Amino acid sequence: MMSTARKPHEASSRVEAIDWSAVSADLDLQGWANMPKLLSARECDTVAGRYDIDEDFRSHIIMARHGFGRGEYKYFAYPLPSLVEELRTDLYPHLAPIANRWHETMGRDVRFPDDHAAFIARCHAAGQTRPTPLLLQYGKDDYNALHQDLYGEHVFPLQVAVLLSEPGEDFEGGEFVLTEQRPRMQSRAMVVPLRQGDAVVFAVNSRPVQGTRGSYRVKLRHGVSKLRSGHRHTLGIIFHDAS
Ligand SMILES: O=C(O)CCC(=O)C(=O)O
Ligand SMILES: [Fe+2]
Repeated sequence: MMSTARKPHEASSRVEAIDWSAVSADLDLQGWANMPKLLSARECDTVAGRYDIDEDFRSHIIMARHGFGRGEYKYFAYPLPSLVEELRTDLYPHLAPIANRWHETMGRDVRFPDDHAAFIARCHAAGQTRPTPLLLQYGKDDYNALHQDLYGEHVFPLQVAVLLSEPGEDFEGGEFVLTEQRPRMQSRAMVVPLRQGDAVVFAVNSRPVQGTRGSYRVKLRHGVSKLRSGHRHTLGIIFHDAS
């Protein structure tokens, strides 16, 4: 009998091919890691092209109306597009051990299950039932103010953003930035160099830093600097759902 199961996207095998020990080391060192070429240019164009298909989304946010910056984004509705669903499901088990290690170091009691379905069941049981993967769209002069994607009590401490447009070709400016607020010290900024199809995994809220006298917590925020020209799309993958 022929299987009716959908053929997995090639992105699934690319997730398995990622050097996860390097990702883990970069996350520990700087709070973010680049996963180059997670999506092909064609996949990027296909995902970005969904922005105008209203049925795919549960809500549409004009950032300027909320003081979030300038630009817009849409949260996907369930069921998620298969590529987005697959990325969220396949990335999670590689990130859960890092999340658990960070929680242990930071003295947090919460631990994360091995598979995403179990974590989502926990979110849903707590009333966090709305999907959080999103598509963002920026034009000239648009930017995303520094923020954290927290949507309720349950927070998975890592998230992923995939740049769907090519810098220097589709847009100028519009860099992905992170700031890190260290206790009793001034904040520092980091610019993440991304090309089309690259994915950055980064800390949602806080992360542990190894100091000379034990570890301490730092708080991260992320955003996007102002576009000087062109258009930029991003796919955001957040692992907790929203209340
Ligand atoms: O457009 C970006 O690169 C940032 C997207 C973002 O804020 C997110 O994915 O949570
Ligand atoms: Fe965000």
